Amino acid sequence: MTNVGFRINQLTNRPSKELIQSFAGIPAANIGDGINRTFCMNSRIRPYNRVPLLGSAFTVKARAGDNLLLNKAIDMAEPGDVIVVDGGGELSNALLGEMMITWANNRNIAGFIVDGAIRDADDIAEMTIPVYAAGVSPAGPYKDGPGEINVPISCGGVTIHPGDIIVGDGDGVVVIQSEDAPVVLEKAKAVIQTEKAMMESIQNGTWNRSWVDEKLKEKGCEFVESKK
Ligand SMILES: O=C([O-])CC(=O)C(=O)O
Ligand SMILES: [Mg+2]
Repeated sequence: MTNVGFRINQLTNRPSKELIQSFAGIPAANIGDGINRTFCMNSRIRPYNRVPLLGSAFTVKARAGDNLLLNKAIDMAEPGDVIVVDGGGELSNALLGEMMITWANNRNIAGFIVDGAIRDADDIAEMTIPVYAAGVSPAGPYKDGPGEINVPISCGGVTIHPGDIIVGDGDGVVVIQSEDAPVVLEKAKAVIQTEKAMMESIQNGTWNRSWVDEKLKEKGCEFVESKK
């Protein structure tokens, strides 16, 4: 009988390296604007170093405070995988630290996102592998399970499917389902062009601000006369 809640799946649907790499250098905010502000992890998930994150999701559903399945994931994941952990947002016990991350870095894993706590934050700040998490704690994890690997999970308020494309930078993390990736890329590039033109007009003083008053009027805002 299947052991629901304590199962390990292989990851079989990684997007192509070319598709993943097409997002290199594209700011997360521009992708977020290109996808109508959806599929952006909430701001509880923040970077613990300044290394940009790009890869495809290898998911872990951990029992809160327990990293047995995450330990299995760092042995199973392949170069370019981003290990995304649903720790239920629980911050009492760190699920990940310097030793596990160093092991994963040596295996060319692309990075970590933990909806839970990490520890060894001062060391992680100096590392060259990106690490995002919801918090830190000096308290270590339990290592008993249960949990699952490569199932749909929740992380930072977004549903993550194994194989989703993950992009992170100083603003946070956005998630792209691989079937949407070509159109999302096109839209993010269009946002970059629009912002470039906008920045030029800001710098040369021609930025058209008329939309602000138009919108205020449309929404019924009252402009109060100043009293003498
Ligand atoms: O003890 C643990 O499981 C996590 C940790 O701090 C490390 O990997 O350095
Ligand atoms: Mg440690």
